[in-house]
Amino acid sequence: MIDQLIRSIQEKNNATVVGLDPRLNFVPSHIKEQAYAQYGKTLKGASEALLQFNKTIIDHVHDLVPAVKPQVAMYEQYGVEGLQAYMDTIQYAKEKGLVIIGDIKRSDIASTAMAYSDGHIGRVTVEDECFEVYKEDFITLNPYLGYDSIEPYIGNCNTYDKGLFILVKTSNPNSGEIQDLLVEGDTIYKKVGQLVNQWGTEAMGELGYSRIGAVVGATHPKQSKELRKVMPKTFFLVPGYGAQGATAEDLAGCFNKDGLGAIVNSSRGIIAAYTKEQYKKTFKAEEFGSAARKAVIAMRNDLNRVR
Ligand SMILES: O=C(O)c1cc(=O)[nH]c(=O)n1[C@@H]1O[C@H](COP(=O)(O)O)[C@@H](O)[C@H]1O
Repeated sequence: MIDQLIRSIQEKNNATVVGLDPRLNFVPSHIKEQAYAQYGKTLKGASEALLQFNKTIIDHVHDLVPAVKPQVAMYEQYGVEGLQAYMDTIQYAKEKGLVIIGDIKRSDIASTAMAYSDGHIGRVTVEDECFEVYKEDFITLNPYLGYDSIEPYIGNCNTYDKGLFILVKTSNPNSGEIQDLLVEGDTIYKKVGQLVNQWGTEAMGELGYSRIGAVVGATHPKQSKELRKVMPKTFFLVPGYGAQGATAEDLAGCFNKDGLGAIVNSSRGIIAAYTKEQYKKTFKAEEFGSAARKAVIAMRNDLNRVR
């Protein structure tokens, strides 16, 4: 899947990932009203509104971007109906040819990790029947528990050509509290980067990058430049552009000389573009899909200046 992601980035000349982090407060009222008329102001009604919102966004951006990143918390909070909307979003995006990065940020001991791995990127069996359940292409993981908590995913990555993005240096303001601590002369994020680089050698794709990628926040340009050197064959998932304040210049160091090596996520900056000052005058709430498309084109051009 890393190879498919790379080919799609090249074909579309775009390293943008649209983050599908829908929230009811920016789902336009015509979509919510329709969902509530069908299912009431219920968990099902909310989940239906998120799904319809996502479908419109996907319709407007699928020819421009290589991948989408649904963040499971936005769906999971509405219970089983929300998870169904998460799965239906994945199915719909896949039918449109998009690579799916399931932002699930899991982390647990090996025996439990195996269940997450089988459910999300592998297969589950019920007696002699075999099922592919969530169908993401990549998932995000937290490495805090060490290699034995990551190993259960690597087998499925290689068997089913899936991929991982493992948190290395996160974009949030307090990320340094733990990740920047010095241990034996190096920062923790650098040590984690070295480990991810090492784990990645077990799962190389054909185009020179590993199926095991890293999350590196765009809000830390100095650190991402350093990590690029530590992890030359690791693809970076880079959040923080747009709503969290990072600019294209901040993430220039995430790319390799081949213009590859990173995909950059923006969630609110794209899917809620119609609420932003710069787009408000041009697009009505009903035209939120067109506003998202315009925001994707602007982001693509912005990234292409620096990669
Ligand atoms: O793993 C992630 O995607 C992630 C890691 C990180 O360090 N920072 C971060 O913001 N994210 C995710 O990236 C998205 C950022 O959303 P926006 O700030 O709206 O673009 C959210 O889904 C976050 O959960």
